[in-house]
Amino acid sequence: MITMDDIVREGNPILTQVATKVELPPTSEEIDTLKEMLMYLKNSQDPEIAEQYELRPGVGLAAPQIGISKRMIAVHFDDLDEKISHGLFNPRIVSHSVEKAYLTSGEGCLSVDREVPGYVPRYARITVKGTNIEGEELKLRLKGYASIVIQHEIDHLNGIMFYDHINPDNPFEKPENAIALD
Ligand SMILES: OCN(O)CCCc1ccccc1
Ligand code: NI
Repeated sequence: MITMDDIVREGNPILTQVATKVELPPTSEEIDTLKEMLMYLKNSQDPEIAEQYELRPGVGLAAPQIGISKRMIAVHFDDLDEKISHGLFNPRIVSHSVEKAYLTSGEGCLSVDREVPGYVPRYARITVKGTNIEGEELKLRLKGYASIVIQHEIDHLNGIMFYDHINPDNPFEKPENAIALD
């Protein structure tokens, strides 16, 4: 199982590299890895398991964060009234709103062992295409928190960290044309 020992921390160059596309169909090893990434998220959200294995809770994980520079992400969380749980190969944003959105609480990252305060402006709504664990091509139309999380994960595949989006001069400046998400 994946634990915090497997999570690569900032300073490791893999986190600032562009990850490689996964050749389709994915190998059984790539499928197992994606399943393990999803399992990490579920384990990290289970208070007993998280405490037992000292897991930091996470709602998303990108393969570079476990030292694998491949375009694979997992997301798992409850958003409003729906459960979001996906393992995706080669996720890509195919369209997005002009309007932006940001979490008023800012963002964090399993690969960043420090608080980095500030608003992280992202697209408010995105359409994402990718291939799931079963090998099916899927298209997701996302808004709100789900849209934010997926963008955070896809950024990892392009070597971008959440704090790269924070305004260095005024981290809490209200991004223009943006929705504040509490
Ligand atoms: O890359 C995933 N990860 O570092 C875990 C935190 C994910 C995350 C946290 C806040 C807002 C969006 C996404
Ligand atoms: Ni992250």
